[in-house]
Amino acid sequence: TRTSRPQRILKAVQRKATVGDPQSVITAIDHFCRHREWAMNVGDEKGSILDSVVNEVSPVTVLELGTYCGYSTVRIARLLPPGACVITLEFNPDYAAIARQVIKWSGLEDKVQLVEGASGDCIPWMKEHFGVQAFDLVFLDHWKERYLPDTKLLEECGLIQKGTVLLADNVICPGTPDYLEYVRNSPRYNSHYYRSHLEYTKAEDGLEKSVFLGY
Ligand SMILES: Cc1cc(-c2n[nH]c(CCNC(=O)c3cc(-c4ccc(F)cc4)cc(O)c3O)n2)ccn1
Ligand SMILES: [Mg+2]
Repeated sequence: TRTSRPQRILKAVQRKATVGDPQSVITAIDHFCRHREWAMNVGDEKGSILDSVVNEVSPVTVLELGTYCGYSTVRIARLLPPGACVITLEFNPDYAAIARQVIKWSGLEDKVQLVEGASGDCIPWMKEHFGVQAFDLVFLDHWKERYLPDTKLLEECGLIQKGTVLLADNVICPGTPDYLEYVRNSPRYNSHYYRSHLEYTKAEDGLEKSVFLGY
């Protein structure tokens, strides 16, 4: 096929969504992925749980690991008050290029910093580059085998503090067993599993919310 799936997702947004209207961007992507082609956005069902956690935390600084086409970036950014922002890391430059355009179409570019690179390389530079003290909310949605090492890296870099909330996608499918074991057994985290389904399917999946209790 000439175009990539992310390019076809962007086209669906440009055809169906209204510039400056984040909800119409979300609706356009969900419709395309439910009725045309599956894609690895967090989706509408888990997205509603993400929304409720963002509203509960009302974060000032958010880190998202794994941007893909920017669907969850838009979901998060649309709920942030003025002055709050989400830093989102994307490894794949083609995904990043599409995500920038999706975020721009939604009109939320002022609340988003998209960084291209691997989580393990970028996290140690967060404080220096972005003047971040610590994150209020981290949405883990990147390579599943990186959830645990990157959580430990965030702890070591002092980017997680008492009260920081980690919200992890895909803890069942594709699954992040070592991460789950860590946050559920560590005395320094309070964890809760939100049972749901893999985006646009009937397969089980869910989000794990873990609150850091401090050292
Ligand atoms: C190292 C690093 C990495 C990144 C990074 N950027 N973008 C990503 C995407 C990662 N996401 C997924 O792989 C993913 C997969 C599925 C899935 C696939 C196939 C199935 F059959 C069932 C489920 C479902 C999902 O919901 C997912 O999120 N990683 C960014 C920075 N640094
Ligand atoms: Mg995911």
